[in-house]
Amino acid sequence: MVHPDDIVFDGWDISSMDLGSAMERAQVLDWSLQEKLRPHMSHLRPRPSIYFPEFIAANQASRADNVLTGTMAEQLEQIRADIQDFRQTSGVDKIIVLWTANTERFCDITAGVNDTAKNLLSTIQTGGEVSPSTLFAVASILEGCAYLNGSPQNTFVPGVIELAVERNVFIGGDDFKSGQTKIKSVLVDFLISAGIKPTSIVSYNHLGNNDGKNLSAPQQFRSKEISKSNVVDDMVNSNPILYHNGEKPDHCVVIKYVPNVGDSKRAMDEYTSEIMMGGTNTIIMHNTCEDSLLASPIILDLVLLTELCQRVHVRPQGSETYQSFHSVLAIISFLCKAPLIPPGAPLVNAFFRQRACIENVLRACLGLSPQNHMHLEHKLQRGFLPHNANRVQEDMAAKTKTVFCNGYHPFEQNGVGAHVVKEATIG
Ligand SMILES: O=P([O-])([O-])O[C@@H]1[C@@H](O)[C@H](O)[C@@H](O)[C@H](O)[C@@H]1O
Repeated sequence: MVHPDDIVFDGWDISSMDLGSAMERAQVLDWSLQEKLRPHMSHLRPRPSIYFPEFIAANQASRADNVLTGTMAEQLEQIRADIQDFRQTSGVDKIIVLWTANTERFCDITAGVNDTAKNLLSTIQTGGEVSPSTLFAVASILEGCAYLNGSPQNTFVPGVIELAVERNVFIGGDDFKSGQTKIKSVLVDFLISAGIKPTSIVSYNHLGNNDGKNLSAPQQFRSKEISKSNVVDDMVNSNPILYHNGEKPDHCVVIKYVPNVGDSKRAMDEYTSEIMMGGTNTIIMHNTCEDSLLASPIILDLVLLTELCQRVHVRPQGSETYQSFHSVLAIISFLCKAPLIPPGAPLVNAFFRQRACIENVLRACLGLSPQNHMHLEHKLQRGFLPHNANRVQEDMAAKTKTVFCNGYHPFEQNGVGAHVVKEATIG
C-alpha cells in the first residue's frame, strides 16, 4: 500500500501543471514526424528519418540523405552526438526520444546477441543483427534519455530492457493505440463486461500513406498483426464464466495499402457475439479517420506523461526510501496497442482500466484517494461522511418519506430483512 502523502514530485506542484509548461520542460526530439504535420508543430524539431528501416547498411548514403552511415558502432556514436547536439543547441533540461518511424520486422531474440545488455553492446561493436530502432533506443538510454516506441516491432529486446533498468532510464511502448484498436479496447471490454461473448472479431483497414506502404511488406505487417491481435487477451481472460481456460474469439486482422485514400484510413470491423440461448449479435462498424492526426496527440501525451512520471517518487508503506517508477513505464499503456510491462506485471489492455490507472496515479499525486466508483456514502442506509453529515441526514429523511410513499420495504431494512419480516408477519 502507498499512502498519497508518500508520493512526491521533484521541484514543482503538479496542481499548477499545464500542457504548455510541461511541453517547455519536455521538448520532443522527433526523428521522423510526417511532413504534413511539421507546420503545425513548430515546437517539435524534425530530425533525420529512417524510412523502411531494415538494417542500417554501412555506407548506404550520405548524412545529407538523412541516413546514418558507417559501422553500427559509428552509427551509435552519431546518434548519441545528435542527442548531445540537440541538448546544447535547444537548451532543454530533458530529452525524450520517441520512435515514430515506420514499422520494422520483428527481430530474433538470440542468446549471445541481444539477450543481455552486455551482449547487445558488444554486438553493436562487432556487427550483427540490431534493428535501427534498437540502435536508437540504446543510444538514448546511454545518453540518459527516456525512449518511447510508437511502432509495433520488438525494439525492446531483453538487452535493451536490462540496459534501461541498469541505467535507471524509462522505456515505454509499443505502437500508438490510435484508431481501430482503441475502439476495440473499449468495445470488447464493454461486450465481455456486459456478459455478451465475442466469438469472432474481424478487422480490416486500408490506407495509402507511407505507413500503409511499409505495412504491405509481409514481415512488417506481421509485427503490426501481432500488436493488433493481442489487445483482447486480458479482457477475454478477465471473464472465466464466458470463456473456458484457453478459449478465445477468432481474431483476424487485415491491412491493405490503397494509395488513393492517402492518410484517410478506412477501418471496418465485424464483432460477432454469442448472447442468451445461443443467439447471435453482430456489430459492424466503418470508421474513416486521419491516421496521422489520430497519432499526433498520442505522441504529445506520451511525452508529457513520461516527463511527468520522471518527477514522481513513491515511498511504499514500511519503506524508508522513495523510489521512482520501474524503468519499463507501464503507466503509458493507455496510449499503446501492445503495452510493454515489467516482468511479471499483469497486462491490461482494457481502455477504461488503463485510464483509471492514470487518473488514480494523478489523484494520488494531488493527495486524493483513488476513484473506485463505489460511492458507498450514497448507497448505505445512513451516511457516514462527517463533513456532510447534515446533508446526508436530510437526504435520508427525504428517502424515508419516498420509501414509505412508494409502499416498499420499511426504511433501514434491506431486501432480505424485509422478506424475513414479511414471512414472520404471515406466520
Ligand atoms: O490504431 P489502429 O487504427 O488500430 O492501427 C493502425 C493500423 O491498423 C494502420 O494500418 C497503421 O497504419 C496505423 O498507423 C495504426 O497503427
